[in-house]
Amino acid sequence: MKVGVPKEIKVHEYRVGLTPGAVREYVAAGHRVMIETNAGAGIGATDDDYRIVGGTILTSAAEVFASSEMIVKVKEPQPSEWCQLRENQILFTYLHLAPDPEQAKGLLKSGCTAIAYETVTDPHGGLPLLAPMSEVAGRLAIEAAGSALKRSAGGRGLLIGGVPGVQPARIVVIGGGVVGTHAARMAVGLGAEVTIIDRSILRLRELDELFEGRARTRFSTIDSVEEEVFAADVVIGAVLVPGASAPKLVRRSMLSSMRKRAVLVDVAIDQGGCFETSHPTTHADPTYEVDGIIHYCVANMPGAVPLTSSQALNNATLPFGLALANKGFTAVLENPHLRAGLNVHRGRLTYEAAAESLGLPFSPIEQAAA
Ligand SMILES: NC(=O)C1=CN([C@@H]2O[C@H](COP(=O)(O)OP(=O)(O)OC[C@H]3O[C@@H](n4cnc5c(N)ncnc54)[C@H](O)[C@@H]3O)[C@@H](O)[C@H]2O)C=CC1
Ligand SMILES: CC(=O)C(=O)O
Ligand SMILES: [Mg+2]
Repeated sequence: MKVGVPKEIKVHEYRVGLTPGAVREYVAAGHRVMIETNAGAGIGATDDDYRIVGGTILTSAAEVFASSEMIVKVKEPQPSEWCQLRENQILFTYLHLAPDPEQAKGLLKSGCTAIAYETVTDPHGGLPLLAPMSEVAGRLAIEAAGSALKRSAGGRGLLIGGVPGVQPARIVVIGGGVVGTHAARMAVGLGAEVTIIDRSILRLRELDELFEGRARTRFSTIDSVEEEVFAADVVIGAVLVPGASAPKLVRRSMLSSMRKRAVLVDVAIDQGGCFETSHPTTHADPTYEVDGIIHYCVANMPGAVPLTSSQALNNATLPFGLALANKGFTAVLENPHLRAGLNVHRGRLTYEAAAESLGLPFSPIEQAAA
């Protein structure tokens, strides 16, 4: 198959869809890989690094889109990208369609087949192509909170771990999945007082064992969220209902009862965010203030550490990408985990939770593929 890798164009997005190592695997499997010039610059991979492993360098994104049967990216396609997609072309990337009606319309109009990394599943009920970036974002969330807490950045002027004789920051993590666990690990490591809230008792049991008392766990209710948020210096938003818009767990009315200049880090912003007052920000201008509370809502956090992130992402996407390159759409029909990733096919929305969030009709795969 002809596989294309355009350079990412989202603001401060430095990751790349295929690393040179991954291109080598595609080429070894008999595929032709076309990479836009400088696509790997953010991770220090030159055009020659791609040529050496058998890739072909093209001088524009337009050429890559025009000549490829499958496009492999990182971030959701931007308007100038979705209008270059076409029927019978596979798009393999993050989509986060639920809160993004414009992109949904663009993809539906293109007629392409779009497989969203974030809804591909594994046999254990996990999301294997979201997990590596959630690990990165969870860890970065505490760094982001530490920066935003500084008085010079508008925050409370608090050091996360405190010092001997002085209280550390109180950090509440809402959603104890991959992002939440990695955020909690960093926060505990720095010496913060950490509470994790989740609505899954099973998950809370696992977290209780994992942290052996170094983080508290609480079942998610309106009461527990309010109590913890009001007493927090930092709240990390890390909930997910796969494919759907995030539930709004912290309302604007709650902000006035919080500690002045506390920090909200809404990692779930790519699914619309779990704080009512969240809106997406960029690495160029990551924070803003509402009612005296600092908000950090960067929708592509892992893009800030592209070396770590591109490697981790490619490790996870490689077997699925190769299956798609080897078999085309048949791979989606044969593999239930890739099937779960199918969000758009030939002008139809094939992921129910996304369709529901968008208020658009849902078509089961069998119908869309008929
Ligand atoms: N901003 C960014 O750059 C990035 C954002 N993300 C996003 O972070 C979010 C979390 O991802 P993961 O941790 O991988 O998901 P996950 O599925 O591993 O964990 C989500 C957790 O939220 C819990 N949850 C759901 N509803 C809840 C509620 N009402 N109250 C409390 N807990 C609730 C679930 O039980 C689950 O444990 C997703 O929206 C993901 O797309 C991930 C990576 C990068
Ligand atoms: C998961 C995601 O949206 C990201 O890594 O940017
Ligand atoms: Mg994102």
